[in-house]
Amino acid sequence: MTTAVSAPAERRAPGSDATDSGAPHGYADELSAVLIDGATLQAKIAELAAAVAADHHLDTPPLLVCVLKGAVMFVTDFARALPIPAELEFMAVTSYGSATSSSGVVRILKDLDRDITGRRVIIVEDIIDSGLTLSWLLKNLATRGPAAIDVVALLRKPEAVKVDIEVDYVGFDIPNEFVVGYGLDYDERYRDLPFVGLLGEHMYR
Ligand SMILES: O=P(O)(O)OC[C@H]1O[C@H](OP(=O)(O)OP(=O)(O)O)[C@H](O)[C@@H]1O
Ligand SMILES: Nc1nc2[nH]cnc2c(=O)[nH]1
Repeated sequence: MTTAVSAPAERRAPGSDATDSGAPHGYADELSAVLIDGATLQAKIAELAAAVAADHHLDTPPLLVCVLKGAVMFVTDFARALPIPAELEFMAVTSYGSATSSSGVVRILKDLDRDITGRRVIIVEDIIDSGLTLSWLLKNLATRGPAAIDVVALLRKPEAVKVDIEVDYVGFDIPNEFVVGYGLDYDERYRDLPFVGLLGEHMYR
């Protein structure tokens, strides 16, 4: 089943509303806008979790494969919102040569700690941009003999729609702009923001 995908609501100036400041972040001067505030993220995650649970009536819990580092915030909130038991695994891959552009080559930085033969796997991704990482990951995990692989992604950009990959559950379709926060970084910063935002032009090096 595919859940309804939302476009983000109108963007706001950072710090202009209590819902994006769930934690003091001190980055306000560095951001140009809040794209998706914390409350909207959490509401969507609850919706995604309910949709996934409705499709997974299993004796064996599904295995959530979190794609580090970006998906770490998402997987922890998603797993806690999921009304069925699930197990967690972590994999780290990278395709980003510079801070904002893909090198086109995907590398495993940390592999899964266990065999996934016969398991129902759910890949948990923070963002699908070029689609390169996910398409590589789907092929890689498929060679390991899982019973099924589903994908849940919080954010998706327009380029990804053109790539021939099936994404079962998507949170938000967002514009083709570089976003930070809620796990997503620029040069390892901003992952700790409780919302998804845009960086001010003056911050790019
Ligand atoms: O669709 P794509 O263009 O392939 O981009 C998506 C990937 O890029 C980001 O990871 P990144 O390689 O930046 O590593 P990180 O999660 O550790 O920041 C993100 O977490 C996705 O995994
Ligand atoms: N931080 C961040 N990482 C990405 N990886 C692929 N697209 C993006 C993006 O828009 N922001």
